[in-house]
Amino acid sequence: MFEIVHSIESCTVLVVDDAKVIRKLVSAILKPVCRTVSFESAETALKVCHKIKPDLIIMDIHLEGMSGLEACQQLKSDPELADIPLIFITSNQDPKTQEKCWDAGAVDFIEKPLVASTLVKRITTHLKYKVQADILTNQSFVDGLTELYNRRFFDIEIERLLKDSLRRRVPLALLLIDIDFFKKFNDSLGHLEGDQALKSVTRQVSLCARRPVDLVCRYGGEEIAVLLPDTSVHSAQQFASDIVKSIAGLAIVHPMSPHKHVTVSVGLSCTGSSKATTPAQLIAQADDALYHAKEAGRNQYQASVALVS
Ligand SMILES: Nc1nc2c(ncn2[C@@H]2O[C@H](COP(=O)(O)OP(=O)(O)OP(=O)(O)O)[C@@H](O)[C@H]2O)c(=O)[nH]1
Repeated sequence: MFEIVHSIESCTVLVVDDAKVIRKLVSAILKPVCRTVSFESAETALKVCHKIKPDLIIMDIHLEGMSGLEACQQLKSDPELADIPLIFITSNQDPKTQEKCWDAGAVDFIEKPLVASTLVKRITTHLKYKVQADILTNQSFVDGLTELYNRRFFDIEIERLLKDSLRRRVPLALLLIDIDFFKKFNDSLGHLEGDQALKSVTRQVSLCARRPVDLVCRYGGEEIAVLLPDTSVHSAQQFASDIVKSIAGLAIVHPMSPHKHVTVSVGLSCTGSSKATTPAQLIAQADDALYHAKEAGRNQYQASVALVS
């Protein structure tokens, strides 16, 4: 999942230069603009990038060890870091070197000797673009009604989390949650009341998904998907049971339900014992389990038969 910042002042700029004096100078000039973190080598900078996810990188082309160009190429080939804009610091006016910088994926150059006002204006401009792009990206992945991540985001994340789960040999659990008799709810109380119920249910599911790595998405109309990385079948079952109970506990009146209030059915699948190795398989297993939960009377969860057999 990604985090976004909404102002330039809260952006973090990574400064990579083997000359301490340049690192200090850039950090001092940018102090009124944003946060800076500086490193001597590209190797260290790339390592920390995964952790601190900077909003912009300023890097010298010529560095001891891994060159700036090489570091830029590595950054751009890493899907998690590729969107971070990188600006080279260079005293080299040679068109061929500049061409190499563009080819490596840089968004701009800053020439040495550094001119403070130019540095400030360039960095402010690039950070403004970055903040705006992040906001737009975030909006395109968020569902307007529930404010959950949408199906598009789910499709990307399940692919990424599944690969990670298989690579690290740790389980990934998927829950598909569906509101019971929701058509009847809308028909009896109206669509606006239905929207409010959907919002309350999604809020409750989000409250149950307490770990920062847990991902709650609006999967379809009144269906919610929850991805639980590093979660065993046993823990996922506990989680599913908690969801069922806590939604019933909201006690949202549903005149047309045999339970008399809003309930959910949950289908659960998990990598590992189920042998699911693709998103389609994991989803199909959860969907199948959800069907069984509906068939068995709703207001309950069922685990995929691929898990229990
Ligand atoms: N209010 C509201 N209703 C929605 C929304 N998205 C989907 N729905 C409704 O959810 C209902 C889903 O109906 P069905 O798929 O028949 O399922 P159900 O009535 O919940 O029955 P079961 O799933 O079998 O318990 C439809 O009437 C949709 O219009 C939404 O954003 N707001």
